[in-house]
Amino acid sequence: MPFVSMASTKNKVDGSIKKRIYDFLQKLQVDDTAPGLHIEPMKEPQDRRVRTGRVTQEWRAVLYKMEVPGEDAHYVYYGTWHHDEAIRIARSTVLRLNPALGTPEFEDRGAPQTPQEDVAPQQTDLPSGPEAPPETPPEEPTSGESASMEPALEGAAAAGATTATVPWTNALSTGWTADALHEQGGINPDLAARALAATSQAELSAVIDDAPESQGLVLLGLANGETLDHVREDLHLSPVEEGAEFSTDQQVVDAIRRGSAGFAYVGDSDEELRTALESMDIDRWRVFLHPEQRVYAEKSTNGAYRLSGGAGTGKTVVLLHRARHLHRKNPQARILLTTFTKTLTASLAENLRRLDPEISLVGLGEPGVATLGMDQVSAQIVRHASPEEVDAAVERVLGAGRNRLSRRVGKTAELFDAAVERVRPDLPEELTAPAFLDQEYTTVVLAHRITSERDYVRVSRAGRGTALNRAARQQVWKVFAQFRQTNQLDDAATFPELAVIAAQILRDRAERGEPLPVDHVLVDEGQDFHPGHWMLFRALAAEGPDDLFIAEDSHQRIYGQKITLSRYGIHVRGRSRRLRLNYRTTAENLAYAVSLLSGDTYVDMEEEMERSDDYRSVRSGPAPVTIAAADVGEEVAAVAARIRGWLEAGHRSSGIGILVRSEKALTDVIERFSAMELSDRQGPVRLVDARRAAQLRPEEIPAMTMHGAKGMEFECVAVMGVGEQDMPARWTLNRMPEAEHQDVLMRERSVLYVAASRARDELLVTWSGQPSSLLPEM
Ligand SMILES: Nc1ncnc2c1ncn2[C@@H]1O[C@H](COP(=O)(O)OP(=O)(O)OP(=O)(O)O)[C@@H](O)[C@H]1O
Repeated sequence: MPFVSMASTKNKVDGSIKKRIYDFLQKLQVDDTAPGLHIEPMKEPQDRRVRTGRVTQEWRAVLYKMEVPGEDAHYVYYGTWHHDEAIRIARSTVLRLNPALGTPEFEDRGAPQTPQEDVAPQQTDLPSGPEAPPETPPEEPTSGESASMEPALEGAAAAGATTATVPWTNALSTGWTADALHEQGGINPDLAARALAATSQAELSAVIDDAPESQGLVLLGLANGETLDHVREDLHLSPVEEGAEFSTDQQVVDAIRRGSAGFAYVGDSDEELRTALESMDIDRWRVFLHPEQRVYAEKSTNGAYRLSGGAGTGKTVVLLHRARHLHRKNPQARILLTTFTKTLTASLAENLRRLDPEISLVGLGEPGVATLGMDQVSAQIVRHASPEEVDAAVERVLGAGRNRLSRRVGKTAELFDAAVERVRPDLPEELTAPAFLDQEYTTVVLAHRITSERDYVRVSRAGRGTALNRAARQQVWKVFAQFRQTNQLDDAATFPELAVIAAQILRDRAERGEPLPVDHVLVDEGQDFHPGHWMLFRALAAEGPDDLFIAEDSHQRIYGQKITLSRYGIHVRGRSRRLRLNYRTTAENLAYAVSLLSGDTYVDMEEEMERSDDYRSVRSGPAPVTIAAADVGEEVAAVAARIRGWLEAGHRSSGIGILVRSEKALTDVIERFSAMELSDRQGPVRLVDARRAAQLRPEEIPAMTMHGAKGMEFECVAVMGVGEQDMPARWTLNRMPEAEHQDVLMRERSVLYVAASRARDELLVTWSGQPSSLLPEM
């Protein structure tokens, strides 16, 4: 049976033709000699391997037939066009390996010398006369992918609106010539010249858009000042030895199978064919991975692996593909795919189904992929353990006499306050702040499974900002003892306690040589998990190949404390990589979001400095807009005006996200917006709390806190209330010891970075009064 590969071309066709293309390719996969397909060679083409095939009477597919010794024929599908256009393209286009990059690409060499009528005589079933096929309909830009360069000020209130442009320099102009770009970098001469002349991100993006995918990615890296060797390594490119055998069918097919950018090997799978065709327009991530993404999705790792990367670099996409890869490799494998919040866990399950409806989504410990939040995982392990196992684990973690756990408590701040009230420790006020006590309890007491004052006064508190002498520790312990006693009376445990207990149950089982529930753990949003979770991750699967794969971004840590993986027995030295190409947002929004991080130094999970200066994006769009309003009323009016503009421009309500810092601000904003008139062509539109709407209605615009927006994305985002009164949020610093302030401020900065990096196309940042000190000076 013939194999098929797909090229991700910009050739767009409407839905009804797409269905016919699918039928055509499906038949081709079964038998390329079937008469209805009309697979025909061209007369005197630029590439002898080119074929056209009959999709409908008017539409022709252009394909390249590769003959690989010992295999059935292999067709590379280029695209489908109206008959005449297809013939023109087929005659003039060559599929070849780019010698400098080793990747396949299509090259238009212009019409051959022979007249056009000389096309193969079989192409005669075209209607003639007045019934001739219509012109190819102009491509309709989808609202979400608009790359308008217009300043985004239209519709915003005049008050204090500014475009927030970050300076851009074209690093190509220093050190590269058009000849060198062509000969060493594999860039077509005309593209090389245009790229060198680019004076703005938008101009460069236009060149990249016109380039074959691998060439575009090379240009992007070089324009960001990277060396060619580095770019090649990133993209897994190696030049081809040019010679007699250059660009053989075998070489081209091998390059596609290896995962060249812009190509997908479908083989003889009907399902993959369907997904690949669907993904041409939407959800390209399902098929067309960046070469690096593919490597990390399919890599066999000899132990725990850490994949970091800025917001929108496709970490979640890699995890989804990795889950599928591991599942296909061994359908009996028990895979856990987990992340920090319930909403994101649900979205992982949904996307996994989109990626591959055949994946078995199962419960914890069953063969297949379980998508569960870690609090669910802890609860299930404890619930299904024997009473003896629970007793032993609780005693080890919380101390003797604490063996019943019938309830969970979430409001730890209130419990710490009550414990302080009760024991009245002899401590300065800032050491009794619930946030400080909570961190101390989770990162020191639970992480070391401390059950007595004696152990607490001796334990190493490395990494904690605030020093505590022996007397202070004794006082703090009194609070912890009271906290535990209250929970004991209620038969309750907090979620962090439960995670450590679950980890202990599994450790005890491993020591007894009993099986563990999971073979492969895949973690998303790793930066936000607390020590109890890390203990549980380590305990869930036995150490070994592909045991633990962690996707994380230290810049997005908005909960909890910074952690060092090795403290929890997770060793990733030499097995740590970083993604840098942003797929979500435009280069302009990305530059703005990254500029929010510049006031701090971030350290990753291996205690190395985290970079933020080398992220890049292929897309370009309007510069972000900031609006300084006199008061909240004016701010809301300005945002409402902008929303109207977005709706008028064709954005769907659900493609707009309104983000604020606090729950209180959320309620306030929703109430204020209820008095504003917002409407699109369909009628009135209103703001709703995203959590209350399981499924957004067409007239609803989701609003949420910046924390709630974690992992999400919208075409247009308004980040509101970024004034000095509101960010950093005062309560986060309240009563906190001075030594913790820097970490608190870093988290606030990260909250803003998370918020700003949710925007795909347009970003608006607003405040009333003075701007937050966290905002960059533009
Ligand atoms: N290879 C790809 N081709 C096209 N789009 C992609 C690709 N990889 C990722 N994307 C898209 O980029 C966006 C961001 O991807 P994803 O959510 O995986 O990034 P992330 O690194 O997990 O982001 P965050 O850290 O902000 O949660 C999504 O819309 C995703 O579909």
